[in-house]
Amino acid sequence: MSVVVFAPVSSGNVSVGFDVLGAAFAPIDGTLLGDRVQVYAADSFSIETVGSFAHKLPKDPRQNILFDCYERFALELSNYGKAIKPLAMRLEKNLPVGSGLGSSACSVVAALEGLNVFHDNAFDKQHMLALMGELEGKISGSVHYDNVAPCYLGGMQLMLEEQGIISQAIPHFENWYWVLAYPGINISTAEARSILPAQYRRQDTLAFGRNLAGFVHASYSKQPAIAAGLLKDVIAEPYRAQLIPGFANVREQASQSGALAMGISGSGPTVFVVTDEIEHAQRLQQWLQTNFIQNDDGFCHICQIDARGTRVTGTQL
Ligand SMILES: Nc1ncnc2c1ncn2[C@@H]1O[C@H](COP(=O)(O)OP(=O)(O)O)[C@@H](O)[C@H]1O
Ligand SMILES: N[C@@H](CCOP(=O)(O)O)C(=O)O
Repeated sequence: MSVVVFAPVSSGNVSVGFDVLGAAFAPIDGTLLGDRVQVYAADSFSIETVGSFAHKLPKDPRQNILFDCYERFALELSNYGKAIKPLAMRLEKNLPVGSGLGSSACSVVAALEGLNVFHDNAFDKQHMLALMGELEGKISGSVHYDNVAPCYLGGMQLMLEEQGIISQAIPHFENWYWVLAYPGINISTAEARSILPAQYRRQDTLAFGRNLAGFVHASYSKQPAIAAGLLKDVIAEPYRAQLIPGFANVREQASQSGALAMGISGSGPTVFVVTDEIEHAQRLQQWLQTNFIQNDDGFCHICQIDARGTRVTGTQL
């Protein structure tokens, strides 16, 4: 038996919802941007890594987050009186590490969903999401679901963490294009979290509440201009923008060209620019490729929200 699971790229925060809002994305050209994990029957456990960013992962397979996923899933099965089957795992690492694109979350989600499918869906989605958050927290320093939830469930996800519900989807604007540009350098999520203040001024917390509530309201009431206007980050961007070379230039270009919004994807260095015109998205993509991307590792995709989330794509990588 063998199963391959694909998990899509995701953006935490979406400017307005630090740690509580996130979205999954799919490039409009059909590129499958995300990690794939194969779980297959084998006499002894092993982890193999392939893919364009496999060389950026720790050399020791036990340092790969897949190993923690395997151990944690085995423990969870045993907590419910079940045993893990003999298996091995193969990771196709397509997302750069430390990119702000939910790279570690993507591997966690693909691995745990692969293990769950391999065990005939032993656990339901909320149970799996809790495990995914725990594993992501292990790597980034604290539990936050804004990558694992959209990556797993798809769409624009709002974290609720209330009455056993971790996250639910909110409506998104189907005609928005999100131009995602990864410059090719890395920023550690744990470090980008450590530079944030422990406390915020009252005016910032009021702005945060108003922006997030207003964005969610405008998404439900189908007011795209108001929603876009409220996509502002008073929590992380003021501190993290300085870590991203060229961030101010992208902001200037986005504003001058009439983009709806612009911000940091996750903890950066990836940035996103939003527009509702495909020609504008294409011009932004060209500009970002020329002016923001720093090396051959970088890339820029015109994306829309991926409503499907993580899915089984076959049996062989
Ligand atoms: N499968 C994996 N995918 C991504 N990162 C991994 C994986 N396994 C281990 N790691 C390690 O986890 C850390 C992830 O860093 P982080 O800044 O959280 O990345 P990201 O923000 O892209 O998720 C890195 O130190 C990386 O070497
Ligand atoms: N809410 C988190 C999101 C981190 O996303 P990543 O893709 O950079 O891991 C944060 O902003 O710290």
